[in-house]
Amino acid sequence: MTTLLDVQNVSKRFTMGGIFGRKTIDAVMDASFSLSSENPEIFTIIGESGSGKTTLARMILGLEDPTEGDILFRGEQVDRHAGRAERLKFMSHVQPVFQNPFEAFNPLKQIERYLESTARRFLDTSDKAAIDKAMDDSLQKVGLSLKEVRGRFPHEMSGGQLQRCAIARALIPNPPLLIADEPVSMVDASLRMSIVNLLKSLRDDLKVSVIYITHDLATAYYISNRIIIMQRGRIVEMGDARTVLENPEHAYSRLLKASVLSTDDAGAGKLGTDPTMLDQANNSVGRAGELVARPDGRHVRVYA
Ligand SMILES: Nc1ncnc2c1ncn2[C@@H]1O[C@H](COP(=O)(O)OP(=O)(O)OP(=O)(O)O)[C@@H](O)[C@H]1O
Repeated sequence: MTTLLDVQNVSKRFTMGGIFGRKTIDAVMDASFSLSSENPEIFTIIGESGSGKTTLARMILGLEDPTEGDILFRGEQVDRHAGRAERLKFMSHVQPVFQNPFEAFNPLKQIERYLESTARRFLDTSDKAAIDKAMDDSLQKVGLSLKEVRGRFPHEMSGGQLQRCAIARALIPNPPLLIADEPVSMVDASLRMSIVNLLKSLRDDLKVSVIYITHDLATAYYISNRIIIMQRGRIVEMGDARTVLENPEHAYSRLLKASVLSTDDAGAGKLGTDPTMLDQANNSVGRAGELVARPDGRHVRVYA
């Protein structure tokens, strides 16, 4: 089995302020996991706001340097400072999909212009027929076509359609890995599942692995193969998504699950948390503990 992505003991510390009043934030602490080339999967990173999900994603994309640890893509170090050609090669393998499709596209620019410039860059051609074909192929993969998109501006599409276009743009270089940071949170609830199903079909039909970053337990449960749960920069639980979400073991994972209102509880206006759960979860904040690997592949952080 060959490794597609290897995240090895990665940490990120941000330092802010001047000599007086310097402040540090440990956004990510000692994160390790790997994805294989042979088994495309949806690998989900879940956790509350500020738990370090985006920072981890930015490091994988080579947009941020780790303070410690290594990130290897197909055995090569992800290097933010690599030359243009190297960077382009890396970006043809690892593509981002961002949260807000309306921010990803300039409102004054036709959508096809984005697709066109991406195709021109990655295909390294100015042949119009080849560029049109690459754009149409990518749009077909997300259930659209160049004919439907041609001449349209971002505001002429729904959030769901625009997110499809953003995913089509990311697919132009045929990357084996997509990093999707909250790709459905800005999309209308009614269209969300179509994007989630699209990610699923990219994995199943096109063999693309997806790192799916979300707050949303329901979609995570529905599409993920494996999951990591992050609390304040630390992975507290990791493993098969269904196993972890059906039976979370770390106090924070249990709190996260209990905080999702069932329709019954929502009707009754109550959360399914017991009062000690929050205390137990808070108790782990700031404590390193140890992420213990089990024989069944599940990892749970434990404290002495
Ligand atoms: N460039 C930066 N400079 C300083 N601190 C930062 C920077 N980027 C992130 N942080 C801090 O690092 C921590 C983790 O942030 P991050 O955005 O990775 O979390 P997140 O889990 O993605 O949150 P959200 O779900 O709200 O996007 C936060 O405390 C954040 O304020």
